[in-house]
Amino acid sequence: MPFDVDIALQRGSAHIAARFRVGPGLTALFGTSGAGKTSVLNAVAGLIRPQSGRIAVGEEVLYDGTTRLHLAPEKRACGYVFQDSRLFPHKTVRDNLLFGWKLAPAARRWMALEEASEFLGIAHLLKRMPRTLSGGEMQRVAIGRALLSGPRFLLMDEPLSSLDEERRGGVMQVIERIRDELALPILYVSHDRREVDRLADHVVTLSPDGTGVTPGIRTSDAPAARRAALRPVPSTPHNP
Ligand SMILES: Nc1ncnc2c1ncn2[C@@H]1O[C@H](COP(=O)(O)OP(=O)(O)OP(=O)(O)O)[C@@H](O)[C@H]1O
Repeated sequence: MPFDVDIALQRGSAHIAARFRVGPGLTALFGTSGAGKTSVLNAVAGLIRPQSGRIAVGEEVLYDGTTRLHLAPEKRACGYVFQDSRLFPHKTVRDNLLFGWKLAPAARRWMALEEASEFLGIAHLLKRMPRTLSGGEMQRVAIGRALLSGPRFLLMDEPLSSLDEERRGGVMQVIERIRDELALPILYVSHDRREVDRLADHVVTLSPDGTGVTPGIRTSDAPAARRAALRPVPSTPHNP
């Protein structure tokens, strides 16, 4: 069970409750503005601490209110992709990518720089500075940085929202390949129904009144067929 979340959060005056257990693939956290999607993502990342409850990803418990377990963000092995790419402006694309790789303990690395660059179609950009990239290219680099940090799962907070229609299509294809070929569990925040319909295996709808959450709903049988064609996750650590 990749994501098993049952938490209560307080953010300012907002009370947020989230409860879902979902299987492999991409899980969309869906809901209106202010419903608490980003807060839940940040709680899974370990950036904010819930008031109570439990968060597990796969077999690993990341937070447990009853035992006061709250793993530090760097121990959670998650890759986080933000709405705006948040690349380091003074580093080249190559150095932005290697930043994630250098942070990862050697045993956790499962992708090399060359492999990630090929996979994301950014090999020709390695020497460029972020300010010279298009929005779609920046998001690919941000995704690459997250993949190179050796994540067990990915958190994505509206990664397409700053892109125009054409670039959204390209980055969506990349996300689909991560979902299907790398088989990384993804928790994906969006308030765009079309995006969710295309990408999500499971949809969790957060309600703004904090009354709770619908359990993970399987959107269709398509993911099962997709997964039948999966390639295994590369397991050998490489050098960049
Ligand atoms: N640091 C904070 N201090 C006070 N209130 C906060 C803080 N962060 C979030 N909130 C409040 O918590 C609620 C949930 O915010 P959150 O950003 O998680 O919602 P969201 O569903 O991701 O919204 P959006 O789609 O607009 O990004 C909102 O009412 C917000 O005002």
